[in-house]
Amino acid sequence: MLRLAVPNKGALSEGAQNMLKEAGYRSRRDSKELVVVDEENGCELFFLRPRDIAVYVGEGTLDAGITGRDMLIDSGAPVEEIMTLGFGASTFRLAARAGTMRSVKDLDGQRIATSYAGLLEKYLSDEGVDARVIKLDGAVETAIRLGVADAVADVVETGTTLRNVGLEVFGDPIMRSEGVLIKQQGAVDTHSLEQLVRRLQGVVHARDFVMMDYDIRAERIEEAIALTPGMEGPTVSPLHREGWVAVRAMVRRKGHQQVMDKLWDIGARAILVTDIYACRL
Ligand SMILES: Nc1ncnc2c1ncn2[C@@H]1O[C@H](COP(=O)(O)OP(=O)(O)OP(=O)(O)O)[C@@H](O)[C@H]1O
Ligand SMILES: O=P(O)(O)OC[C@H]1O[C@H](OP(=O)(O)OP(=O)(O)O)[C@H](O)[C@@H]1O
Ligand SMILES: [Mg+2]
Repeated sequence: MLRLAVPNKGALSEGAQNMLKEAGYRSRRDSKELVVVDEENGCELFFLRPRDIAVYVGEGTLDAGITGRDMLIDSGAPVEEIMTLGFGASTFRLAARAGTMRSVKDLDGQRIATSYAGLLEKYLSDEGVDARVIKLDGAVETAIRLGVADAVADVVETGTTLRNVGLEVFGDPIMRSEGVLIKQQGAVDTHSLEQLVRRLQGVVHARDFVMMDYDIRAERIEEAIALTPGMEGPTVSPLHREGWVAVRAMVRRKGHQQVMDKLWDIGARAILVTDIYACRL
C-alpha cells in the first residue's frame, strides 16, 4: 500500500483533496476522518497538518506527501520534490510598518516574527544579517503592533492581511512557494508511487490544456500546425469535403482564445474547444 500524507486543513487542504479526487482516489467523508484506506487504489491517505508532512515523509514513515515548498524548506527534513501541483502559490516575504525598512540589511539587530523560523534563519545567514527571530504560530502580522517584533516574515498571497494592519513588504521576495508532491530524499520510486505521479500529472495536464478541433483547407495545414503543434503532433484526418482536413490537438488553456483568432484568420472553421476530463500523456 502507498502511504500518502494529505494536508488536513489550511490553504493547501482543499486543493490537495480536489486533486486526489480528480485522480480517482477515495475522499474522506468528513473533516474528522484522519485516515482513509483506499483498497481499490492500493493507497492509504493520512490527513496531517501541512507543517508536519515533510517531517513524516523525511523519516520514511510515509512514502509521499503533499505540502508547500516553503514548509518543506522550513522543516529542513531530508525530502525532495517530485512534482509541482499547480495550486497553493504564494510568496514568502519580509514586511514592516510602511516606510520604516528598505532592504534585508536594515534588519541587523532587529526582531523579526515568523512561523517559518527555519526558512528565515537560513535566509538571514545567507544574507549575513544578524537579527533575532521570534517564532510564533500564526497571525504574525499583529506582532509589530503588539511590540513583539520590528518586522515580520510571512506568506503573502493577495497582500490583504498586510494591508489590513498597515504593513508593507520590503526587500526581495525570500522565496516563491506552491503545492508540491514530495518523497524521502533518495527513496526508490515504487510502482504505486509512479502510478500516483502519472495520475496527478494527468490532472495537471487536464486542467492546463483544452482539446481543439477545427477544419481547414489542406494547403494551409502547415500554418495551422505551427499554431497547434499538439503533444506528439496533431491528428489530421481527411474531411468528406474535397480539399479540406480536420485537425485535433491539445492546446494550452491559457491563450486558447488567441489561438482560435489566429486559426480563424488563416481560414479555419468549425473551431471547437472542449475540456479534457482526464488524460495520461
Ligand atoms: N493565503 C494563502 N494563499 C495561498 N497559499 C497559502 C496561503 N497561506 C498559506 N499558504 C500556503 O499554504 C501552505 C500551508 O499554509 P497554512 O497557512 O495552511 O498552514 P499553517 O499556517 O501551518 O496552518 P494554519 O494556518 O491552519 O495554522 C504553505 O505552503 C503556504 O505557502
Ligand atoms: O496575502 P493574503 O492573501 O492576505 O494571505 C496571507 C495570509 O494567509 C496566511 O494566513 P493564515 O490564514 O494561514 O493564518 P495564520 O497566519 O494563522 O497561518 C498567511 O500566514 C498570511 O497571514
Ligand atoms: Mg497559515
